[in-house]
Amino acid sequence: MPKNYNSCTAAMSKRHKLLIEHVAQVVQVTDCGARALTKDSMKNIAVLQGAQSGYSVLIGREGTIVDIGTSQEIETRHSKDDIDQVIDGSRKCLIPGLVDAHTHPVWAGDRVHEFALKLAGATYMDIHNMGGGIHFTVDHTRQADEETLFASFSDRLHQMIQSGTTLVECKSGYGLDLENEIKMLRVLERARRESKIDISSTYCGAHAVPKGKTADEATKDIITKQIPAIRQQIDAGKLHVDNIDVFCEKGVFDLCQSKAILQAGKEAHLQINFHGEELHRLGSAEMGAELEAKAISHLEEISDVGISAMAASGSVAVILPTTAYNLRLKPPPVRDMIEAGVIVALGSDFNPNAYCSAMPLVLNLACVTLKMSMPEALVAATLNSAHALGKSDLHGSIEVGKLGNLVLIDAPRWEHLIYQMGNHNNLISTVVWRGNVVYQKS
Ligand SMILES: N=CN[C@@H](CCC(=O)O)C(=O)O
Ligand SMILES: [Zn+2]
Repeated sequence: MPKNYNSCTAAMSKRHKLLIEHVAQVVQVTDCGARALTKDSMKNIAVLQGAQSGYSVLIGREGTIVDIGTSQEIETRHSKDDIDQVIDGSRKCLIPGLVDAHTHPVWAGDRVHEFALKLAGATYMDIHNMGGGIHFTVDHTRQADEETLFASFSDRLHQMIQSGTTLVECKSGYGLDLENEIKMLRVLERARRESKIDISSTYCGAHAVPKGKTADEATKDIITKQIPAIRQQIDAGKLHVDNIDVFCEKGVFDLCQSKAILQAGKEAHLQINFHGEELHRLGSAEMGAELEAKAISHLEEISDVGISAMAASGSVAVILPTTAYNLRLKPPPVRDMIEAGVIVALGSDFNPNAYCSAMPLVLNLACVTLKMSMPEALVAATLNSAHALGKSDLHGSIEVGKLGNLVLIDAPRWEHLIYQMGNHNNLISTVVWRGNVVYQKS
């Protein structure tokens, strides 16, 4: 009996995991296998609507979408006896799981006291140069053990899931030395294996210059010690790391140091995905384009030349509206980027400086403060943000063959998720990850 138990349960499980039926609108985003959308194609997203019986999406045993059609069509093609779970989506809308392309979610010690300083007029760099900001978080994160970091990180991931995120990019970067960076990457690795959300993991050892080192010394330490040691852990199957990041900024890592670190990361087979042109224009957009960076974040200070370079290289611009809002920065020129053909994505930038992990709020800010249309913002927070992580083959749209990562919204039109600012917890009724219901509103 024990010997046959596994094969016996496998034989008993049904052919399909989940059917969501009678949905009023299925927002596919794209229906032709596009890996990213630019310019006008961001405005004309694929939406199924108007069928009397509504629409159905069927997710198979492996967690991928196996069929999409009117509910009538799906009923003729598949028997409900073959499906584990059926959800009635009447009068609701279905969108792809949201993809958050930029977060710093593993840390200890909040910075609410700094929020007060910033409200009183201190700048981000004033606080950083006084030893606060990232340094404050590094001190607290170094003192915390893995278990403590994992517990708070899990809570944060849970909040993200409830807000509709099904794939999130997560950075290290509050360790700044090999031991503590590996500690953070191990916390990310555990979450990658245990959590009900997909994670793209980023090594961000160059997030700040650690106290007691010059930027040149830190650059050398990262290139000669940290990157090779992390590569070794990856090769040994102990860690999975997707991307390398640097905070390329005046007073942090300059253009030359950033380029050397990113190149070393690329040689170690990590995707280049870094912070550039946030507070000062250093030409990091041009530098990233030259390295064929997968993505560059922030870009508040990008030049026209930088925009053209990114459009030509296909590097994704990851825009972070919460940071520009919190720090009262000049908004990044998103309209110019879209017109020039840059692939634009969105991220929450969740971190102790910008405490917001709710992508629906990010979408609202993107529309109001950056003048994006609602379809453009949705594309940026699904397909294009998945592309920024090199994952739009499986994420970011509702198409056959993609992962069954979906968000069911209790509203007659999907745009309510953006329009009803701050009300996403009432609007999101179900979140599905790989065909499993991972959040159900009570
Ligand atoms: N700008 C650099 N890094 C973060 C902030 C991290 C922090 O302040 O702790 C960002 O993307 O906004
Ligand atoms: Zn960041």
